[in-house]
Amino acid sequence: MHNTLGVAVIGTGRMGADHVRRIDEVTSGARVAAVVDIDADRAKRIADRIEGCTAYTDPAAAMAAPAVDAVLIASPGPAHEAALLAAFERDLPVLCEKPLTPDAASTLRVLEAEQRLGHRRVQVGFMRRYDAEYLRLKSLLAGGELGRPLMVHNRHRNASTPPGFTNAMLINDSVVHEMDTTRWLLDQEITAVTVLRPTPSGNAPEGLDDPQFVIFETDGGALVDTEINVNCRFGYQVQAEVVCERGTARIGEAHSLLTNTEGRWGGSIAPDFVERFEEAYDREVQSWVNATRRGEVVGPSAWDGYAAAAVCEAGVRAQTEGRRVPVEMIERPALYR
Ligand SMILES: NC(=O)c1ccc[n+]([C@@H]2O[C@H](COP(=O)([O-])OP(=O)(O)OC[C@H]3O[C@@H](n4cnc5c(N)ncnc54)[C@H](O)[C@@H]3O)[C@@H](O)[C@H]2O)c1
Ligand SMILES: O[C@H]1[C@H](O)[C@@H](O)[C@H](O)[C@@H](O)[C@H]1O
Repeated sequence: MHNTLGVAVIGTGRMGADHVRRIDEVTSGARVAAVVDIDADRAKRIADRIEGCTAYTDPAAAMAAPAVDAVLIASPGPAHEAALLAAFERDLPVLCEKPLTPDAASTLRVLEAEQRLGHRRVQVGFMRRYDAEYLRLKSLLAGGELGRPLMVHNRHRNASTPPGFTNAMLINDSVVHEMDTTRWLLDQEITAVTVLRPTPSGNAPEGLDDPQFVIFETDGGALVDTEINVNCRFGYQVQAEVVCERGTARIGEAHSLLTNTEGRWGGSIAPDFVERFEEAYDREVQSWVNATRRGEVVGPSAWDGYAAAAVCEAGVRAQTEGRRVPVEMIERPALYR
């Protein structure tokens, strides 16, 4: 491993390009040694802006380069499994954007491959665990002052969806965040999922039932609801209220700027996740780089990726079959205990 960690960023779309900028300009102890995209021009345009960075179209070729010590996967979910298995072949540390893979069977294959290595290599990009507000909520709940959590009300709103966004992606790409925050905040597993749908909004693209209302039951007896509303038009909002025995705690309404003007009062709403979670992504990547340089793996594990995928599978079935679906999960393997 080089003194400055050489990172290969796979996928240079919206998220990958932002991570390239972050590693190049914000993160300490790392540099972008390679970028990979099936769109060769796109990869080259990005590589040309960074000294000592080489563009590739094949993830395995980039991973074989001597300059590469670690891999950040930001290609679309269906491409994650092949990139993860290629990284394991070279025993390289990986930060993989969520979802780890888009279905439980492929996530299980990744989990098995990591176990064959005999040590953890993967951190999953559940960046809300690095958001200052979520961290304060987590520490309040862990302190026990509010008593046992009974319910969580989540609101997850996006201004609009990219072309081709499907009902399954609403669960696998969007609600997967609430699956992870539920498991992490409550320290409980999700045992069943129900999905209810109002008449779709006029903003919903053809074929997408948007918004939807997703309910989780947990093994600790809590109920968790999520309004997933991804074409709300007005901006990007992620809010959570935890209702406990002795009080409630709510995050996601902080405004950086509050104005009083012409009979109106108000703040601003972030346009997208890149802005809303900028500091969380910065902390997530820095934490990954620091741990990797120490030879450690921290943060959400492949097991967390698998647990979320198992809940996603139940969620997609609940959505299509219109009924409550129990979550089926394997026993947690020793590597992740
Ligand atoms: N944590 C978050 O808040 C967050 C936000 C957005 C996206 N994401 C995740 O990041 C990943 C990328 O999402 P995005 O919005 O940037 O997508 P995107 O479509 O904007 O970009 C994907 C890029 O990957 C490239 N690509 C496709 N297949 C590839 C392959 N096999 N190898 C290399 N490159 C390939 C595409 O050409 C494209 O440039 C997804 O897993 C998504 O769920 C996470
Ligand atoms: O891939 C994105 C991303 O994960 C965002 O954080 C989420 O708000 C979107 O709904 C999802 O489509």
